[in-house]
Amino acid sequence: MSVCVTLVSARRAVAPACLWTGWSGWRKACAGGFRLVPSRARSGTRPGAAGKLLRDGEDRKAVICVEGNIASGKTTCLEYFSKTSSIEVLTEPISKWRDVRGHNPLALMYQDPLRWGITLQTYVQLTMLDRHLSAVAAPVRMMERSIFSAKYIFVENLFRSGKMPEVDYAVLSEWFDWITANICIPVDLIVYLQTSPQTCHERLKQRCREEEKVIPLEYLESIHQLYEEWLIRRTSWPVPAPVLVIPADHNLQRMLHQYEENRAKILAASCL
Ligand SMILES: Nc1ncnc2c1ncn2[C@@H]1O[C@H](COP(=O)(O)OP(=O)(O)O)[C@@H](O)[C@H]1O
Ligand SMILES: Cc1cn([C@H]2C[C@H](O)[C@@H](COP(=O)(O)O)O2)c(=O)[nH]c1=O
Repeated sequence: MSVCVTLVSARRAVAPACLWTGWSGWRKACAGGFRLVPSRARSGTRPGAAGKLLRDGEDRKAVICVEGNIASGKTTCLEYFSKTSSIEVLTEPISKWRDVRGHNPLALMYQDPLRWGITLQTYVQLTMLDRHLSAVAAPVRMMERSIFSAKYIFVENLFRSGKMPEVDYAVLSEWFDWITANICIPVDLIVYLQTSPQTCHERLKQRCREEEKVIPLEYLESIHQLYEEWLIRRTSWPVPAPVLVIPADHNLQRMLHQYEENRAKILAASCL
């Protein structure tokens, strides 16, 4: 069976470097498994890492982010690869987004995005950063989405659709810019599960997550367009790693076959 897969070349984002001076909290963080990459570092470390905070040993591990629309099959893909002993899988921290000290910011956002979008997206940004910075236990880490898609896709969608006030967007953007300028967030490969919004709508209805019952097809179409602009047309935001595009409208059996066919390419991220 032949399947169509595209590997799009890298265009690494190099954020401005910053030197850390005299902030005791960060010094403690450096002592606890993080280090500051010297500002003149050129080789032997990750591109764009100079002057940033980096988790120790992180430059020897591969990080692969699985991206795609809501219900495109990301979790199913991660489940498949979790059976490989050299791969550690990190799913999205959605249980946290549904329950932070007894509150459900995901549900609130879907009920009233104008009021609660900033609340959810601030927490998504924090929990995604926490995921990126957690110690890697295996040679290869596959994680669901990234701090980049949370900002470039979901925050952007709320703002562009008039469902996030400009001041909320500005504050979230300031946070995001600070984080990416000062903390090294390594990504070696993006696996983009490319689906039609219609497929996702069908799968979403089948999955039947309570908070998502209000999602119309148009919402998935907007998310799809933003993903295509970012990862395929490359007209919106910097892409932090090479992109492997896997068409993902197929049935489960064919998807698993495609994952197997792409195993070598995916694991090759650890040699980049
Ligand atoms: N290739 C596929 N064909 C049909 N249904 C699928 C396929 N992949 C996943 N699903 C189902 O679609 C729903 C969404 O899949 P999931 O992996 O949770 O997506 P995501 O993590 O991207 O939101 C789930 O009910 C899952 O069982
Ligand atoms: C990253 C991110 C996610 N969400 C929402 C979108 C969906 O309802 C869930 C994630 O579900 P998936 O099946 O894993 O795609 O969370 C959001 O509103 N904002 C975000 O930044």
